[in-house]
Amino acid sequence: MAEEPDGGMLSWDETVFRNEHVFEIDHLPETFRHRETQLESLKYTLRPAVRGSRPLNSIVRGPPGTGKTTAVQKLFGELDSQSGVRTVHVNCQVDSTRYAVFSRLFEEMFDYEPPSSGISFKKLFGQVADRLVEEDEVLIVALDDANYLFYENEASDSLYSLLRAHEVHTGARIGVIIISSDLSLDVMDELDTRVQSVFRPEEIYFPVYDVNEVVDILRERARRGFHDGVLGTVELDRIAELTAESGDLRVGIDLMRRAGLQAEMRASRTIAIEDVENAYDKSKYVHLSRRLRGLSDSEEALLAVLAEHDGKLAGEVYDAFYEKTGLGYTRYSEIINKLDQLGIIAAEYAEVDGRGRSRALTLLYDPQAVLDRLK
Ligand SMILES: Nc1ncnc2c1ncn2[C@@H]1O[C@H](COP(=O)(O)OP(=O)(O)OP(=O)(O)O)[C@@H](O)[C@H]1O
Repeated sequence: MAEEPDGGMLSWDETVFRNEHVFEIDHLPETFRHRETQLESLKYTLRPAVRGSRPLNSIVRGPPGTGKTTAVQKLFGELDSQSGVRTVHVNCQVDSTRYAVFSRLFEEMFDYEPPSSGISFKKLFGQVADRLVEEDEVLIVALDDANYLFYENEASDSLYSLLRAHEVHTGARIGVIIISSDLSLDVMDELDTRVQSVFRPEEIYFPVYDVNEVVDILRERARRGFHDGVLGTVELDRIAELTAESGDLRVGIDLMRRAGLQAEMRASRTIAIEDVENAYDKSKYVHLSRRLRGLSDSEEALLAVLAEHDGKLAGEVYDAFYEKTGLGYTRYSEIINKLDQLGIIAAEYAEVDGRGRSRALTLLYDPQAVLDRLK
């Protein structure tokens, strides 16, 4: 970079950011490259909807931060301009029961929430289905982070209701996209046989981006988000390298924003390697923050207890958990299983002297990092 009269220092009213919003976690990118095959496959499944028929169902699988949600949102954006098609994106981390899923559908279709006094599921379902028939619309439902429906044992019922709607309400046409980033979850295997026989999804896989693709995507984001010359090639390459460690593009996007803020803290106009390295201490936990986001109070309470008893046996941890919450062992075991499935802890059987086998509970993240991120 050319020598600047002020030594490259930022003045008070200057910033490295051209548009900081493009680094926000929910920003829908204008350019979406390296997912052409997946977009084509998804389009193929959804095409019948445009002709007024029921679309094919699909399962969109792949590790976190590989563009699954973005791909679906891009296509939903295009479909929303088509008459006779309605798309609804449900975040199952938030809406993790069949009732909650249908409440969300209701809200999207009627533009107001279902009565909070609570109506029966049958009634809620009936109103959603009737509305579809009345409006002559095909409904496409994306169940994002659908793994949460499985953790709560609500997946089969939810899908059953969605997929058999036309049997109860003639003319209701609904297609489902299941999005899951839990690769250990075998969706079909976990569903009841009554659902398996009607679901029959197309599988669309999103692999992690390789390091060249990460560079390409992040360069484009940097071009939109930073002023010219703020992020050099060496620094961009380092960000991409750190991103490729987990393969989650969110790490890279968060890292760029934090590195930009670090540079500003030094009143510098350019991001240095040290800014990237410092920022990574926080950005590497974006997964953790996301996983912790949807947890209930008792789930969080158990994590806080675990942070103090890392590596200890389940019985000992339970004693401390009970003291804190008064909850029973069954609920405790359910929470352990969920945290294990979420990849926040590992619960592994260990031999205990003279007492047979017991589960040892280990946090998969630094205990302090977990504590820092609890509400
Ligand atoms: N090809 C791409 N081009 C530009 N940005 C992308 C691309 N793929 C992903 N992103 C960005 O990366 C972030 C994560 O993407 P997205 O939420 O779509 O991933 P995901 O696979 O649904 O993740 P998860 O399974 O954790 O929900 C988003 O901010 C998105 O804008």
